[in-house]
Amino acid sequence: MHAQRVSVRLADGTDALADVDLRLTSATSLGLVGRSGAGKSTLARVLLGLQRPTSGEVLLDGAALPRRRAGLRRFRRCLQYVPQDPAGSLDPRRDVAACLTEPLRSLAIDDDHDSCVERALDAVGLDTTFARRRCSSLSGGQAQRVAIARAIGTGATLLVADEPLSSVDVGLRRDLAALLQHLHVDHGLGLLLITHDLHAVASVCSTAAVLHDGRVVEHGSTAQVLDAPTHPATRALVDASRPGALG
Ligand SMILES: Nc1ncnc2c1ncn2[C@@H]1O[C@H](COP(=O)(O)OP(=O)(O)OP(=O)(O)O)[C@@H](O)[C@H]1O
Repeated sequence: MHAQRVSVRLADGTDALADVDLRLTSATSLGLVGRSGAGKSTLARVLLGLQRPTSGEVLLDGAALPRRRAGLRRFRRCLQYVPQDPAGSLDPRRDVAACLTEPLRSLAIDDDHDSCVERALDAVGLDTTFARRRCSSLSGGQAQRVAIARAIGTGATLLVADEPLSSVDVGLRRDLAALLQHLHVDHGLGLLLITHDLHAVASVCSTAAVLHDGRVVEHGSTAQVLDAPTHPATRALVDASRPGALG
């Protein structure tokens, strides 16, 4: 997928995104960081086809994202989203299999749905007995895993995760970071991890990009970006993430 020179102009004339150019493949594990209001969620919405850029395009295998909802199906099969509160995105009244099957149905995926559910649960480290568990009976960590399984059950090759670790405690955050890394390394899932948390980027992502006032101001290997920042916005983020720093 290629976000090709994407800009989003706001009503007040400022740019939420300005000329952002990013390529994402199944080999990508990119941490996208930036202070609040930098444009991270706007970029996620544009990549997901939920918001049209003012200029520039999102391309999948060289073809522009279709404007019609139905045309977005093929694209959605490749690219899935994990929201900020993954567990909260599950319907507590339904069982896990029903939650995992819903996107398979809406995306008209022909594969055997039971097998897709089994594979997805296995990939996130849950055994098949979870399929019959009610979502309301899951622990926080299990629900987060199910929500990730729901996203990858479609056979997606790319995952956009917007602050997926911010609503959980430190122990769980470490587990989920390890899971995301495992999905990238062992299952070949491309990852765009949008976060304020530089520690999560350092532990999960091989590359990092810094968004500042809608522009990508730094982009390179995680070590290069976080250990030797060249842009003041990156330095400010790195300083703020040091132990003892406020915020
Ligand atoms: N629906 C909207 N209408 C108008 N302006 C918006 C809207 N959503 C976002 N913005 C503006 O776009 C800019 C980028 O916001 P965005 O939410 O993408 O930043 P962010 O980096 O995700 O911030 P945060 O980390 O706080 O979620 C900000 O100036 C914000 O005020």
